[in-house]
Amino acid sequence: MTLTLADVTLTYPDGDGRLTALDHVSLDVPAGSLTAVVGPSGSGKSSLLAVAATLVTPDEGRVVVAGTDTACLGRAEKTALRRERIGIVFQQPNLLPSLTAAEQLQVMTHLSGGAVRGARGRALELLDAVGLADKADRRPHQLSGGQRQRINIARALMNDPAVLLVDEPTSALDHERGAAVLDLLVTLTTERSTATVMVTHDRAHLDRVDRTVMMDDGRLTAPVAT
Ligand SMILES: Nc1ncnc2c1ncn2[C@@H]1O[C@H](COP(=O)(O)OP(=O)(O)OP(=O)(O)O)[C@@H](O)[C@H]1O
Repeated sequence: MTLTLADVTLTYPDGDGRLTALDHVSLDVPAGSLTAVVGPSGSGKSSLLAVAATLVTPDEGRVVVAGTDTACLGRAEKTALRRERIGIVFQQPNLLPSLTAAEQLQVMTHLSGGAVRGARGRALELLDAVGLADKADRRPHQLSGGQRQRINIARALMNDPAVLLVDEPTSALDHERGAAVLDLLVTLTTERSTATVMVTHDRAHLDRVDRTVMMDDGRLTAPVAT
């Protein structure tokens, strides 16, 4: 299993007490499969992604990323694991305004201390994979919202992650563009063998994913039919 959450509980301080955001959550995501997480606002979906991304440490339970039990890691080791093994697609692309599409991706190689020499070639290969080969030298303001989201996804794949975590990728897109982005995520998950978890409010295209699970008040319910 490439991503495993085993009996994970996460609480936040809440007045004099604690609020349970994740309540004994277990989830296994194999390589090459896409799991969608749906559920009402405040049910814990973002918390689940944050824990899987090792950005937040759970109170209890284990998070295992590509065979590494993250409980054993120090802060620097977690940062390295995140850079090398985990791709994160945030809801807002947050592209740097002055950089071209290709440079948005190349920056990831700089940040992870990788060999800068092959970075442009890899960036161009990924832009091609997300259908933007001809937009490599465009800056964000010269691209549509859907194209910016594709760059966001390509950027998360730059370091060839084992785990891909995607937060509300279609929320800012219309139906057609949302469907296209979801198709892209399904294809990339298979082609690049990532264990992909996607949080979404949008139930429109869930027939395309491998599995849909529901968060409800911090608990993960059985897979739901789509
Ligand atoms: N940093 C925090 N400190 C305290 N409570 C938090 C914090 N982050 C989230 N919570 C609470 O934890 C619960 C789960 O929040 P979370 O953001 O994971 O839900 P969500 O399902 O992603 O919601 P949405 O769909 O609205 O984004 C909520 O009750 C929220 O108020």
